[in-house]
Amino acid sequence: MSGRRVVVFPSAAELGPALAHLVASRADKALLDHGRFSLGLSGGSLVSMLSKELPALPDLDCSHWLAGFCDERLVPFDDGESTYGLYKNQLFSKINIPDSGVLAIDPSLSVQECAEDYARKLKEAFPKEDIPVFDLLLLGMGPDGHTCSLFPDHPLLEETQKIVAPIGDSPKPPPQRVTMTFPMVNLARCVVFVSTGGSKAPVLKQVLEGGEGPALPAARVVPSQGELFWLIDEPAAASLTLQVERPGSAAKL
Ligand SMILES: O=C(O)[C@H](O)[C@@H](O)[C@H](O)[C@H](O)COP(=O)(O)O
Repeated sequence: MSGRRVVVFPSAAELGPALAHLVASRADKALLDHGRFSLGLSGGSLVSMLSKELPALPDLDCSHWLAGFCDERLVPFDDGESTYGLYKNQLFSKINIPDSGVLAIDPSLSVQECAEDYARKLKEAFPKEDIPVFDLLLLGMGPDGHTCSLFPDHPLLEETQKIVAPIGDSPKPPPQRVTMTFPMVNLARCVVFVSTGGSKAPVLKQVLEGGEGPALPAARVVPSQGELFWLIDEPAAASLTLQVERPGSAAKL
């Protein structure tokens, strides 16, 4: 890992534009390096933040983007719980990403088959790599410390073979999901967590500064070669004592 950066913004409203600039800068770099930008998306508040901020960037060209999902809920696309459905309506409709540039699950399959099918699609999209290396993964963290659909104390935390795994007993509904696993997440070139609001303060302290017991899932995201950012707001940072960056709203990360 090339060093974890914890960056604190006064509020989520000021964090959003900095996140969009970070996405655009990693996209520019990836397009120069290898002609494509691969982006892993997560649900939660990231959907509305990205849908507001990315289309507002001047000259954003997503024609060579590949968007996948760090995890996905096994529900039909027109169900309000579908992460793909939310991004399709709120973001993909506003940027010039081609349909072929979006790697979605097949929600008609069983959860096992769905994970296998999604893993196959990912491998096909990254034919030169044994394990797909995403340019950028955007992650959220639940108040229990989960990220992707990797929940505390769940056997999936120990998965070493599969790049995508099914989960049929998610403690957070809906219960059936598919998720990237740590072996894939930790190979990404850049991972960015976005976590805002005072309700995240206790778990952020535990994840970023350590605590009793086994490391929470979000703390186990440690890219082996890549960058790791935690973009948080002041309420979420309230309990932290570690050194953080406070770059202001015009931050270029
Ligand atoms: O699949 C889910 O149930 C959610 O997507 C969930 O994992 C979310 O990403 C986190 O709870 C962070 O949520 P916030 O971004 O709202 O903090």
